[in-house]
Amino acid sequence: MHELKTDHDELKTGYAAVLENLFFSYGDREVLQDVNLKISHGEFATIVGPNGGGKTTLLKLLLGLLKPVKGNVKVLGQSPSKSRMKVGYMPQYSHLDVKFPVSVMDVVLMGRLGKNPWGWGRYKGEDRMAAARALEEVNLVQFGDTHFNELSGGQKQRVFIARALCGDPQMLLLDEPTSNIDQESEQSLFMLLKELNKKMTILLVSHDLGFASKVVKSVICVNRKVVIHPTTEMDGTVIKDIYGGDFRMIRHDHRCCELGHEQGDFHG
Ligand SMILES: Nc1ncnc2c1ncn2[C@@H]1O[C@H](COP(=O)(O)OP(=O)(O)OP(=O)(O)O)[C@@H](O)[C@H]1O
Repeated sequence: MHELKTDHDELKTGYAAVLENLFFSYGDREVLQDVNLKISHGEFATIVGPNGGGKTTLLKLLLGLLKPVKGNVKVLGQSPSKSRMKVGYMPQYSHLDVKFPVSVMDVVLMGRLGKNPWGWGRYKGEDRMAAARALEEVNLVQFGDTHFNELSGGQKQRVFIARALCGDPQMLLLDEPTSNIDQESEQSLFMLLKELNKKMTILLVSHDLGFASKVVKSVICVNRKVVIHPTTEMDGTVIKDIYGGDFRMIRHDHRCCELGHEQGDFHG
């Protein structure tokens, strides 16, 4: 008997994302070169690399906001433009004009804009329920009516994560979610992400490899070329020894350049 292949089967068998022989340039400037990368479902990877190495560009290709010059990208078994609604995205430097009077709930509901055709402010009950669920996930449910600007930096980051979660994504892409927050907020953010990773694939750009390595499964090094390393290749102590717990892009630049991507890069 022929069995229907469901989304669930796809989740069990396929990859969350596959990039093949991918090249990307802004005009004449080549930013990503011959990228071959397979991201498993349930992966929790941090994307590291020097400034301008192509990390944000890689996320935008996965989101379908940019198109490769050459090569292929598949996300959740589809082209990125088709899978876009199943991917939650927290852009770099997420911010809002503090003079604009929005509540926490308003910010989270923005994550539903792509899901409903009614437009800004015209949300349905199901949108509000999804937003309430997302706020619950990030432990901010009691702040729904609070003015967004009254929150701390760490709470604001959580609200942006809730906005990314509001569309019930299967994959979460976060661009430097730990920028501008203190160490304690960062720790609780990583604990939250660890929980979320039980049900979705997570890729995050982070400059803090020392801390991230305690919770992430893999490290994706992006410096024009892209290479994925399991974190088991570089345990926390080794990283701490090398980077003193304070990971700096300049060190990574030396270690993970085009000539230095072999196994054991991080072992010095
Ligand atoms: N819209 C654009 N037009 C032209 N060049 C761009 C554009 N966006 C990025 N670039 C260039 O592409 C390169 C890669 O940028 P990208 O933002 O992907 O790097 P990144 O690794 O995320 O850097 P950072 O760590 O500084 O955020 C950089 O040299 C950047 O100047």
